[in-house]
Amino acid sequence: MKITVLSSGSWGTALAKTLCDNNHDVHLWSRSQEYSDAMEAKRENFRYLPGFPLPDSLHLTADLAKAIENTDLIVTSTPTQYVRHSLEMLKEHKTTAPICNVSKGIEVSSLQRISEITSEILGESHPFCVLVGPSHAEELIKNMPTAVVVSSQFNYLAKMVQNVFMNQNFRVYTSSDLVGVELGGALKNIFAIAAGVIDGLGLGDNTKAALMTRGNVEMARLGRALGGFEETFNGLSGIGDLIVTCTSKHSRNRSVGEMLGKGLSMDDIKAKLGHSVAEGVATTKSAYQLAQQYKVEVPIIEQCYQVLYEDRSAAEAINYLMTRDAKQERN
Ligand SMILES: NC(=O)C1=CN([C@@H]2O[C@H](COP(=O)(O)OP(=O)(O)OC[C@H]3O[C@@H](n4cnc5c(N)ncnc54)[C@H](O)[C@@H]3O)[C@@H](O)[C@H]2O)C=CC1
Ligand SMILES: O=C(CO)COP(=O)(O)O
Repeated sequence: MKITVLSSGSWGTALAKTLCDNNHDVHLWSRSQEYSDAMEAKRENFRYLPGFPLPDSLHLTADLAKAIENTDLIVTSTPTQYVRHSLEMLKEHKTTAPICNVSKGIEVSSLQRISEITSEILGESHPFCVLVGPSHAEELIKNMPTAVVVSSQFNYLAKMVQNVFMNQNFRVYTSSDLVGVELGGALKNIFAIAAGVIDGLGLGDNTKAALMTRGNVEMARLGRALGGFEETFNGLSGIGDLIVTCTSKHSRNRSVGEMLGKGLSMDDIKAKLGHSVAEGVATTKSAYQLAQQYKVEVPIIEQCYQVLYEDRSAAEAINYLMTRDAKQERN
């Protein structure tokens, strides 16, 4: 199959390599001709995934028309806040190829999930699926065994994408809960930032386990209110991705939190991140607003919002969470 991957960030690159391993004809598109040429010269994505040679068969391009001409599948890995722009470009090119989104987030300006943005731009009948789960690019590129989940309203597409990506190192499950799968991948980034704050403050394993467990309750509660199934949050895109992101040295979201915990300002943190994306910062704002709109109790998300956007100190936020009224664990 011809497969086009939009955006040569670290995740698009790692997935493109997996697709090359599976003998597909893979085209990795960059928005910058200059960067695409520089990668071609080195055969390495030296900015986003340094140290790994790109497969010989991988085509690098900044020409969108060529990249998507007669393609069978478009994988979108554009950061969430820019994905609308990518989809608009695809609409201009009148693309009919199915979209497989692998980005994780909720758009701040519309509070929409990426499936909703895609329906709005390309139409409800445009084939769309989401592929997410606990998966760091730095590990997949080294063939470390990884499991993810694909979900779609189009059953044939979920099965096709499962088949296209699966190999001995990359196991793909299907799920019928598109809303839950998308939200699991998006919401876990908020708690990954909080987990990093715990690391930055020098707090311990007890604190992080409490955060992850109660964070999972909040994801499921908000996810259910928005139309997802509670069980999905105990799967790969919920608890699975929460575990990997809250505990990994690779996670950008966790490291944003760690820097916050150590006292750096958001401006300094953004400068350190450079071109890399930590989706949880924007998704915290979207999730906070959705929770208010749907009247869902999400105290950890609220505190993350206040720390990120209202200058509340992390210590105050933790103290507030620990001294709330006594509760029953499940209600
Ligand atoms: N890196 C990883 O291990 C994983 C990342 N993801 C998700 O994949 C998505 C992409 O993340 P990464 O590949 O990690 O990104 P990255 O941090 O490696 O690279 C940033 C990407 O964003 C693009 N970008 C920056 N500003 C832009 C703009 N104004 N317009 C369009 N594109 C812009 C850059 O060109 C680059 O391709 C995110 O939603 C992330 O949550 C999902 C699973 C794993
Ligand atoms: O989603 C990811 C792992 O599943 C990547 O997490 P970060 O964006 O925090 O690096």
